[in-house]
Amino acid sequence: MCKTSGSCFSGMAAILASNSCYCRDVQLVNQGRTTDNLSFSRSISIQKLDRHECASPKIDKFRRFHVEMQQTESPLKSNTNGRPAKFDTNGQQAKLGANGKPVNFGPNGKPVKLGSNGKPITMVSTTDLLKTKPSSNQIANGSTQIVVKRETKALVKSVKLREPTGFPPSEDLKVLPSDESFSWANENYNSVQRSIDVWSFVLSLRVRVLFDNAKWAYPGGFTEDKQKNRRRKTASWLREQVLQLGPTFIKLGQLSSTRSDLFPREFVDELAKLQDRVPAFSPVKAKGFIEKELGAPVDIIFKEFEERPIAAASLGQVHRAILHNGEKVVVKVQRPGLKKLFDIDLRNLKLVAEYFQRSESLGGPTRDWIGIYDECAKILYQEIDYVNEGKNADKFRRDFRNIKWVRVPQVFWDYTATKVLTLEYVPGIKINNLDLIKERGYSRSRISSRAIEAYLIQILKTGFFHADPHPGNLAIDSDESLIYYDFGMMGEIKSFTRERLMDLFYAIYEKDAKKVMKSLISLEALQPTGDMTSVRRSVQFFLDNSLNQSPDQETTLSAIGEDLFSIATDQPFRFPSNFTFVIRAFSTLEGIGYSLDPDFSFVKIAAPYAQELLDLKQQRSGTQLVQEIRKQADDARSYTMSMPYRVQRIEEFVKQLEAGDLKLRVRVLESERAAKKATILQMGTMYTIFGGTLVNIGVTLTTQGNQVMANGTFVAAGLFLALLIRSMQRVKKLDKFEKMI
Ligand SMILES: Nc1ncnc2c1ncn2[C@@H]1O[C@H](COP(=O)(O)OP(=O)(O)OP(=O)(O)O)[C@@H](O)[C@H]1O
Repeated sequence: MCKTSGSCFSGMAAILASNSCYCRDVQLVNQGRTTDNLSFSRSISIQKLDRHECASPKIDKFRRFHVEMQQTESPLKSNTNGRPAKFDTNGQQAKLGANGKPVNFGPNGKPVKLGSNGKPITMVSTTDLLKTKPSSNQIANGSTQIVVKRETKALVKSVKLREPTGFPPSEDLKVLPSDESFSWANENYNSVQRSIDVWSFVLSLRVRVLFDNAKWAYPGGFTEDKQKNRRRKTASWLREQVLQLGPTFIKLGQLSSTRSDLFPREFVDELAKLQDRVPAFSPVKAKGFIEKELGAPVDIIFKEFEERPIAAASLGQVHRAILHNGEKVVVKVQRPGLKKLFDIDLRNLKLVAEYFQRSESLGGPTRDWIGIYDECAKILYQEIDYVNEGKNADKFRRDFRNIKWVRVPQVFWDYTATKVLTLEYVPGIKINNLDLIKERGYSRSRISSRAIEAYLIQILKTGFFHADPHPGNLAIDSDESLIYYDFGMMGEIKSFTRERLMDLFYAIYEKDAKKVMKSLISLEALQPTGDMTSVRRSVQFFLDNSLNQSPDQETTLSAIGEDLFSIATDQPFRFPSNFTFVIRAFSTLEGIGYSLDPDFSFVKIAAPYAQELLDLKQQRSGTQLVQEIRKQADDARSYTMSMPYRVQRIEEFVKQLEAGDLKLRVRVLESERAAKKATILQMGTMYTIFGGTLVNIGVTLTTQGNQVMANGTFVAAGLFLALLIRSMQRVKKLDKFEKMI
């Protein structure tokens, strides 16, 4: 089907669009937030109980303790096969395991339990454990769970910094040294103060944007370059503010950096910089938090724990550690107090979204700000649920089990809770680290095609995709496998949505704007409004131009994405965030592809997938053909039957018109718009006159010493100024609309 590279390209661009334009059926995945159905091991539940008893993170609250060890070959298996046997501090008295089987005793009289792999598990008594750390060969064949329930001197002693020896040196951390100077780093937020901070930020931003857009606010005359400069300044101010406001806003800023359909280019570019510069929190805080979450001090849980994080992001940071069985892991620790901060911030942001929705100048009627808010809130809450992230990682790994060149770290469920996630340590070279990739002599073309291919598999085959494949989340293993990190944000495409997407893909392939619109409406990515002419024209323009060029004409996917977003401005498109995630993901991967391999061709990699889709569509068409013919025959019959009646009706209308019984009222929309504009301008002039007069009066009153009255008139003048700005914005909006049609 793809005869020319151009048609192939349009076909694949169609795949992109087709696989991203979804709304109702494509949802970010949350595989169950409640703990009821989680596959936690029993030991974790017990820890939770203990944690409940000892609500304070202080170590000296551990009044009584014994060590409880659970041995499993695989952490997931252990969760299902029952509860671990318990031992007192002397380590001698074994109880029956939950599976009813007695616990064995070794030659030294100490209890030995057989792991699911049949090998004996050496149990270590608490006393021994606290005197000396168990070595990796003491507990060698599985994961080990330790719960501490008694106060001991060993537990309250301050822990010295230890440098684990088992790790290669980590890359330099590109983060601010600490979050200490940020107000949000304090866990005891004052909700009123926080609300004031949020609203001051929102209002300041609103005023800045108003001035950036107001042509009269440019001394010496408005030019587009001047406006761009100002917007750049506002964008840089915005990034600083977002950083000051902390995790909620940093994450929202990062999400907004994918939405060039909603925000100006300068903002999007500036917010994208938030990806790698985020403050870390102190190791003391991190260790305290792990202890609170997992129920025992870090020194007991891990054989080694690296205090310096290897990465820090808006929501958490990542430390390397070694388990008692010698397994190298990474521990992702959430920022303490995030949920509380989210609750306060999102309450305020909901009000902001409602205000935006009402505001005409912010595209209220066409932009679904409340929908966008809901989506963001959902993503935020999902991202702080590490159990959900662990489940996503498991599902993603299962999807790629037959593809040897994709690696997904294992989840250590016994060391995982809602706010702490422990994963297999899978180091790699970041996919954008060109120098190191060259140095190791890896095949750059293979890496770039694997990155694209893996994503196509997610979008077109498994339907479960990584919604944030930025270079920080993709690395290369020594055998050139692709390593994925961070499964907090995943998207899902249901199978029936894929059917509709295939229709859309085919419609784009045929360059049929009407069919494209029909498919978009069925996917709820486009709202059917009264007059769809301008939308149809935009879509046709997009099909004819953006998709008509071969790749050697340097039409990149990101350019197509930009075009798509630009036609969405002022049109009733409602791109769900997943749509933009996919577009951005492909643009990012394409960028990586080009930087890795100058001969990179997205079309070449994607063509087999496009072909497969087209073949599938044709197979489907074969069986549908008979039904279609039957339907057309039915339609033809009903038309033939009703035709004489219709002709008769038309004749009646014409007769009524001739007789003057029927009047036709013609609405000329252009003149209606012109009249509306004239009225707004007239009002604007009035506001200027009133405002100016009031300022004059105010000045006179001031000179006469009547300051109170003068202030009153200045306030009233300010009101007229605001009305004037509003009128100008409405005129601008009408102008823009005029240009679109
Ligand atoms: N299993 C792992 N093995 C080795 N390194 C890892 C592993 N998981 C994460 N990392 C490192 O930690 C970094 C941050 O991890 P991750 O992306 O999961 O954290 P995050 O808090 O969700 O960050 P962000 O939201 O910025 O993507 C990764 O870029 C990677 O360098």
